Amino acid sequence: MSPLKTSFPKDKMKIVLLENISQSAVDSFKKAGYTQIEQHTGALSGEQLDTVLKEAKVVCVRSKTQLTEEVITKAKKLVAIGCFCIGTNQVDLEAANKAGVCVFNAPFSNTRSVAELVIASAIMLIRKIPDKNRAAHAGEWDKDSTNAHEIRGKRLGVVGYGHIGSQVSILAEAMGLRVFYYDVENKLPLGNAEEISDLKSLIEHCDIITLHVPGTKQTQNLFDKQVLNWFQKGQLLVNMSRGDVVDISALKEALEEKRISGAAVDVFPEEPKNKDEKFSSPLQNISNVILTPHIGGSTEEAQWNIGLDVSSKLIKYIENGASLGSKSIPELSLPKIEDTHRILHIHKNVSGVLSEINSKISKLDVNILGQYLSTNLEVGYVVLDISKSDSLDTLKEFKRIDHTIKVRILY
Ligand SMILES: NC(=O)C1=CN([C@@H]2O[C@H](COP(=O)(O)OP(=O)(O)OC[C@H]3O[C@@H](n4cnc5c(N)ncnc54)[C@H](O)[C@@H]3O)[C@@H](O)[C@H]2O)C=CC1
Ligand SMILES: O=C(O)C(=O)COP(=O)(O)O
Repeated sequence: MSPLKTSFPKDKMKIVLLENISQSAVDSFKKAGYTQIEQHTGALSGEQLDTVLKEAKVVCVRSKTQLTEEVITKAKKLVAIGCFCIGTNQVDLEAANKAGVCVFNAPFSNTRSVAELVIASAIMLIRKIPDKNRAAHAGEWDKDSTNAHEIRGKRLGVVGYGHIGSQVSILAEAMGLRVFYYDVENKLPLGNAEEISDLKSLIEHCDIITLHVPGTKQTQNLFDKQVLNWFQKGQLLVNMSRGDVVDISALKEALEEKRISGAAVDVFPEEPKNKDEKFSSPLQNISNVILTPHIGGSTEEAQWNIGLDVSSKLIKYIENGASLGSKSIPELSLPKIEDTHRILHIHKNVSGVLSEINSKISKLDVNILGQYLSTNLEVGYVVLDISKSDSLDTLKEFKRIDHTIKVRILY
């Protein structure tokens, strides 16, 4: 009889953490028995990234590391990617799906941190603090109240009323702002917020505009020259979403022309990969502009919670196969493995694969105790719980099935 095939041993599973991911994630992996943990403080790219990922089963990134189709294709052993942040635009999700690599993110752990910074930035801008702060550091005493206002009673326009936008809305109302929002989806207004159905009207209607859309093809340059030309009343702009959502040179022009009287920008089309790289932006040294180094979600609270959230999803996927929350392969919520073998089969979503899997199973001396299937356009994910049997020499068998992308066996 052939020996039992089991899942890959934990102590041989290389987990790579880039971009200074929280210790809480490292602790979780270690507690779960993973010992091959490699940590890097910054983002990597090119050959360095390829080399680090060669043997990796799991890679953990934040917003900076670009996991392109080329990188994913080269990382042949990769089973899962953890985005320890909200955005997943740095990962080619389609390529990950096709490669059978499960991608998780942390959809809400840093939302409060961003929302707080948005409110803080709005107050700083409306009081002209960037200039007054600069002047005070230079020994000047600028106590003038001209054009400095309270935010109470002002109109806040939220573009993208998702997890962050809606939290900003709640905090803003508590500060006495009136909130309006524009979203491409139909969203439940929280508190007294009111929906405005087109972007132009929202911009024309509000004093402060804050952006909370994801980085997608559709949102790229959403605030282009034409949209920035709609700002006419010395309004304020906050961008904590993604750098390429706003045309930076058009924003610079609008700020210099004082059509936009202040901006807080946390995200940039080009951002340094680590501390040692120099940061430069056309927005540097413009009056009433706050520039922050992509720190909307950078609080100890947020990072700690993200570390726990994403590491637990990755561990569950490795050890149980559950892909709930996946941004790439189909989602499956699975019961615990109790005295069974679990076969995880990711394949191209073409006809005939399932019947071949079932035909393989029928030739084994086992009972099927559970069968789960989820598909998307490109990929099918089938999970089979079967009774334990010494004759289980299935890994090779299942790998031979046409259109197979990845197979794992858990026990
Ligand atoms: N600066 C930072 O450190 C951080 C930045 N972010 C960025 O904020 C983004 C938003 O985060 P969440 O609110 O959690 O995402 P979410 O997915 O909960 O909400 C995004 C909202 O934008 C809407 N939307 C999409 N396209 C749109 C368009 N063209 N016009 C108007 N609305 C549109 C969606 O329907 C959704 O309601 C993230 O994708 C990420 O890029 C997130 C966390 C930290
Ligand atoms: O959560 C997000 O999408 C962010 O932009 C935060 O990115 P970071 O983890 O700070 O690189």
